[in-house]
Amino acid sequence: MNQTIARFDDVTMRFAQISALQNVSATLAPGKVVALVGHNGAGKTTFLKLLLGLLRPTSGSVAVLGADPAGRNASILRRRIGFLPETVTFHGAMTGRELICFFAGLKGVAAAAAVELLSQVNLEDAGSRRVGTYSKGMRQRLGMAQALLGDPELLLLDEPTSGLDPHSRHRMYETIDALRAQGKTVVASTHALAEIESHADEVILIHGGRVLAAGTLTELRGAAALPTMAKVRLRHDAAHSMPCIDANGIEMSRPAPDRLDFRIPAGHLPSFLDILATSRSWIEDIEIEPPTLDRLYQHLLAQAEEDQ
Ligand SMILES: Nc1ncnc2c1ncn2[C@@H]1O[C@H](COP(=O)(O)OP(=O)(O)OP(=O)(O)O)[C@@H](O)[C@H]1O
Repeated sequence: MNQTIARFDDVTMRFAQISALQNVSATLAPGKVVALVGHNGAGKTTFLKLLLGLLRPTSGSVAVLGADPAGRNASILRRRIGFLPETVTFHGAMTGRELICFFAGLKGVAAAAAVELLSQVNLEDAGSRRVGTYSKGMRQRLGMAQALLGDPELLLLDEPTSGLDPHSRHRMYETIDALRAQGKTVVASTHALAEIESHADEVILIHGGRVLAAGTLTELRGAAALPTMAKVRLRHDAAHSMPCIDANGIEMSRPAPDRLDFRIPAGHLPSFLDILATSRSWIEDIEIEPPTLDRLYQHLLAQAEEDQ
């Protein structure tokens, strides 16, 4: 089985004076959800456009499903790729059903299969309504149905949850999880780090057109060795009895009489929990926060700036 669905080999993409991507090498494994993260203008959309073959690299090469996405057989290859653009714009006078059937025709997909996709994104009841009357969430779901036409192996989603309400975002993540369960590869560019964290298998962090870090969250966390934070709320009657914990480099602060905050170095969480267990009669509640993707992101960016 092919262990790489797409690869970038030393890719640079220049627009006049601007280097949108510089010497980017990356591989995308099949069946994974990959989060593409980075500041505004970091190069995420350019990365997706290169995978789609909408751009040709200035230097280096891009291969998708073993072929050049901007090469001679690009139109055949593109049927195996689904794309949800950042801004979904449809002709407002057409109904959802008319639009999905129109896109199905372009992709060589039967109309019946296209209409079936409307049900998959919960738009079956709105299929006969004009798209001009759709909410942002409904338009995004129609965009997702369009991306899913032809059952593509690779889904490229450009900020799929941007501007959606919490319920619509939740549904988008359910769709992403379902795609992963079907063995699809999903690349989603996003700024919603806290949300994507529990849905992504891998992360590619792009900064100033360069890949700053890439790997699974476990690998990235391991390499960064960030501390775990813990907030302990003390029982009212025990607020002054809790002993100091200063073992193993664990740092403690007391932001309120009934609150203790701890900064636990990587690898010391088990011993911290052992220590807490001896004081548990004083404890009302504990909140443990492992290094989140957001903290990892801030850490890697700060490190990159220091290195400059
Ligand atoms: N067609 C283009 N012509 C000129 N410059 C471009 C073009 N496309 C992108 N750029 C520039 O390349 C850089 C990377 O842009 P890109 O859209 O890939 O970033 P992004 O990470 O997707 O940003 P955002 O999160 O804001 O969508 C930016 O400086 C952008 O202005």
